[in-house]
Amino acid sequence: MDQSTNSTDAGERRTRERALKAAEGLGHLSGFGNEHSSEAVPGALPVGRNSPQRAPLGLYAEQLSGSAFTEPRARNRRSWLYRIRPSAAHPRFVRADNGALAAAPFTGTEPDPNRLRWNPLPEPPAGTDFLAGLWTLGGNGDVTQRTGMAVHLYAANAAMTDRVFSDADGELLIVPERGGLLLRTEFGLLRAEPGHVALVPRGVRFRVELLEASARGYVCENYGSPFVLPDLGPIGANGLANARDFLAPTAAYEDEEGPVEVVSKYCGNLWKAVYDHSPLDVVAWHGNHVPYVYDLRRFNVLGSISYDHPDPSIFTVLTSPSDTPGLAGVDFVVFAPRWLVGEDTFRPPYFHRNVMSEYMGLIQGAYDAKAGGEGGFVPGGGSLHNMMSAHGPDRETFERASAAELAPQKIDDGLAFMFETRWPVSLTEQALGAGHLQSGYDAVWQGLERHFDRPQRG
Ligand SMILES: O=C(O)Cc1cc(O)ccc1O
Ligand SMILES: [Fe+2]
Repeated sequence: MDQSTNSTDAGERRTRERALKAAEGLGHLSGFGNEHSSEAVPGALPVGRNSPQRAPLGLYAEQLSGSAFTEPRARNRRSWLYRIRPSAAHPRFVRADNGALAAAPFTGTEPDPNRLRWNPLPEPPAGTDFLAGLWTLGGNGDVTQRTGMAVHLYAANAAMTDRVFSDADGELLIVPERGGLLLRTEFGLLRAEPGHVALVPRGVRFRVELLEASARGYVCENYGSPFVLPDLGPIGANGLANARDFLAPTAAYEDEEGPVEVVSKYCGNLWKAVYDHSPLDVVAWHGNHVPYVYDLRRFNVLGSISYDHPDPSIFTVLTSPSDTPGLAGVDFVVFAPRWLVGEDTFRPPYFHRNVMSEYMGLIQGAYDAKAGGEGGFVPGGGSLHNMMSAHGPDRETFERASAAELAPQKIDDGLAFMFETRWPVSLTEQALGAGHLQSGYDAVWQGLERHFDRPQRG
């Protein structure tokens, strides 16, 4: 190891120690979609109006709109930020290298009806931060139409230092699988460990620091309408993800001069500008267009207590509704520890073909429809079962579950999730040509023997 690597390592360690300290005992504001407010300095929030002639403490007032001004109140999203410099005070943006990040429309490969499965992303080169470590698998829709979604993975081993990211194309649902993250956002700090999800709304600036030496996970970039909690219908007033478990940050700001690279994803490309100050300089804010974290272990898993395997929509954490009721641009679904008690029931996920397209990832342990282990469905890996592709339990799972004694059974060794989307997921060339794409995934359904007992006539 040469000297420069040594000093980079030391720098990384120091940044990590600072991040760990900052991540301790963070304050939070609880609730989903709430009108929150927070001030890092008492008196920084104006009282009774958003934009007084002179905002308190010499701050600039600025509105960040996540919905059209005129959208119905229930869907309207905006926050007011009180900051040291207005966001408008910046130099010209110039194009930056997109790296392994791609955007919709995804036209690089032919839509592929095959069932596909990937191993985890390979370890990135030293010094790769969250933004540089983003790798796009595919997606659908069109960023300029604000429809559809993208599936990204990330692998990082360095903190974002002196640079900040924001995404004009959509909100980012970050699903850590390995390594905790500290998100320093315009709204304050959030800690997201494996098993949590973090959401950064469209346009919000943030920096990702690592709480461990490396980090890995998944990102759903939602170009469409922002994620909301699903309606509960006959379930009642409680259950699934409870609103109060969603945690927004309390205000925290950086009052720092010096060059900061601000990278913005805009209509599919990265653009950058070097600011002479940190844009994470929001001293107080109020509103409902805010980042948040949610601990998936808080999910109130509901299911069948009689017979049959319910459709996985029962596990929906967040949904991005479309103009057609019940038809989501994308649903985020979690398969969390739960009891299976169905009588005379094939308990794992059934064989099926689905008009919706299913990308699945694994945060921890194993998934009850698929064998784990090397070459199987492993943490950090992913599978894609696109529109109408036939899938379900692998042979091993089918044989085991068809013969199992149906005593109550706890599934407690896994945390899997699904991004389920209304449009097929088209792949990037790097996803279809990846060395970590498993060959021969089809084989898991081979050897499903015929058991049909044709009745003899006469
Ligand atoms: O494993 C899958 O394919 C996801 C899934 C899970 C389930 O419980 C029912 C249907 C479904 O698509
Ligand atoms: Fe499925």
